[in-house]
Amino acid sequence: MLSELLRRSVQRPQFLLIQHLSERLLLTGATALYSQARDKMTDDIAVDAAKRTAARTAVDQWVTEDTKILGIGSGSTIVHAVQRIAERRWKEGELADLICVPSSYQAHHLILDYNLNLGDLDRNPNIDVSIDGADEVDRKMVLIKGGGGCLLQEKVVANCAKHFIVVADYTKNSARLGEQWCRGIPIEVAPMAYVPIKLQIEALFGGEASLRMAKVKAGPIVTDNGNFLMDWRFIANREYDWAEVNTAITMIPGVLETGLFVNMAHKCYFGMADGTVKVQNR
Ligand SMILES: O=C[C@H](O)[C@H](O)[C@H](O)COP(=O)(O)O
Repeated sequence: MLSELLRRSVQRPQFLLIQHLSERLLLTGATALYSQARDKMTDDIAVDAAKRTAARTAVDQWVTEDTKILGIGSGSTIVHAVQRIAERRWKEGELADLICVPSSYQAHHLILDYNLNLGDLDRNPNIDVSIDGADEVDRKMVLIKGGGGCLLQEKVVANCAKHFIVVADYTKNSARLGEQWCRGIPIEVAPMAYVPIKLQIEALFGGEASLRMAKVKAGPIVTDNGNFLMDWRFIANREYDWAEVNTAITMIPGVLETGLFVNMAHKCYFGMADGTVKVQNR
């Protein structure tokens, strides 16, 4: 009886239409999801290729047999730079005496993994060239750094370098800060001071500063130096004097360093979507 009812209802045209539409809908949804995933993967591949081209070009132009001490930045772009240095060291027989000074735990291990000479600022405080990535670069070459949690040691190492060279992909190349990077300016702070620091930054410059929370650890991110990180989302479209902002925030007790790098970068190499490299000078 029941099966007879079912058989009849499935044969009704309305049922067949609904079934057909549902199948179409599912198919369209799945196709859209698939296209989104494919486009995202294509973008990721293009961005990574751009990082690689920028990093390799900068290494080949700035790391020569005269370079004795090299600062190594952090992030995903710098991996390509270290790979190129290792290729020249181990395949092409160059740069045997090059000493690499790391700017993070990640950089330290990259240098060791590629069997390069590991240095430190105690023995190598005068760096010839430092190469590092950036989260965003504006038209005056002010940088936002620290998106990956490293900024304090990076700034110290960059400051010890005669030439500080930035390598990045085309998504980091902006006219104004905040145009493409929407996660704010990272600020490394002493853990006990983050609430007063947040309130003071917001009172001074507006926007909102929040503690960066860890993804696979309960609680906040802890930096390589045992501190907390705040991300200050400044007011978009407001004209900030970044040198002034950087000085004012750095003066707040408990602030260890900001991810604003003002007047530090010497040249910036952007890998572009078309495979070329754009070089920006300060
Ligand atoms: O904290 C991370 C560093 O400042 C990186 O240099 C910056 O986030 C850029 O990283 P990536 O090369 O992965 O874009």
